[in-house]
Amino acid sequence: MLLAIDCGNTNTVFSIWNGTRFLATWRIATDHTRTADEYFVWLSSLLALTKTEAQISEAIISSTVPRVVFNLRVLCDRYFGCRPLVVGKPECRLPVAPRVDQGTTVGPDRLVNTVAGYDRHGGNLIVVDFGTATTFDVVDHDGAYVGGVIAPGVNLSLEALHMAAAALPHVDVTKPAKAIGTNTVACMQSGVYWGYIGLIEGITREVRREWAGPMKVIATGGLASLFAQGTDLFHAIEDDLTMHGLVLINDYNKETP
Ligand SMILES: Nc1ncnc2c1ncn2[C@@H]1O[C@H](COP(=O)(O)OP(=O)(O)OP(=O)(O)O)[C@@H](O)[C@H]1O
Ligand SMILES: CC(C)(CO)[C@@H](O)C(=O)NCCC(=O)O
Ligand SMILES: [K+]
Repeated sequence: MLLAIDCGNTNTVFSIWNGTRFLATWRIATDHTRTADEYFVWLSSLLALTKTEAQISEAIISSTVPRVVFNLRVLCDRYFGCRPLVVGKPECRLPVAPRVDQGTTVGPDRLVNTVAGYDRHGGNLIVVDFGTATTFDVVDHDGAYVGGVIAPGVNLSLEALHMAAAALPHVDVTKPAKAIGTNTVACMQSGVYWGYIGLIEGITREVRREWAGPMKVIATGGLASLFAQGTDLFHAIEDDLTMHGLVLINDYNKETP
């Protein structure tokens, strides 16, 4: 079985793939000080609590935080007896190489989303991922990542507003009942929600303007379904997109010598 690890700047997600389906998916806050032993205690207690029978024999990691990779490697080596594939490292091959400026490193999560999006929807695609940052990945007709957009994440924008303005509280992202807020919280929620809808629609409009031919737009990440309620832009919402891409990249590396 495969242990797939998607490490973002805020959260790290672990999924177990049995070759047919995901047996379990668990989330932990990303913390570079966490040791291999700590990960294992956490994982093994969840396995026991949910009575999940997992024989992990291989692993793949996508990490946007370079520092955490060392301890995740130790986890795989010490407890599962395997050497993980790490997306973005030379030994981890991708079906199609990205076409970007020389010397640029593309976030591994964006490479993984590109592979998964292309597999499910083909090329001429924009993948929107609502994580710590909101990213737009442009996938060419042949499945290559050819660039995109990085915008501040929704929660980050709200946090910045709260931190910078003494009278503004911390609020959760939600779709407000009305655009005109009649209290502080409602005003902030409207600003972030409708501001973000404008951002998503504006960015995709400009990307499409630059592209020859039509493009599909799909979305993933924790807030995708919430924002899908405010726009009809998205062709599909896929919560498991990054995990699906990790499985595909792992298979590709096994099958292609
Ligand atoms: N209504 C909501 N309000 C605020 N946050 C929400 C809401 N619904 C979901 N989320 C957030 O979505 C997150 C899950 O999204 P996702 O895993 O895509 O991104 P992330 O973990 O925040 O970022 P990264 O992958 O960059 O670490 C959860 O951590 C949660 O905070
Ligand atoms: C943009 C984030 C933080 C989104 O997770 C990540 O993909 C990243 O660190 N990227 C590196 C820069 C780039 O992708 O161009
Ligand atoms: K993510």
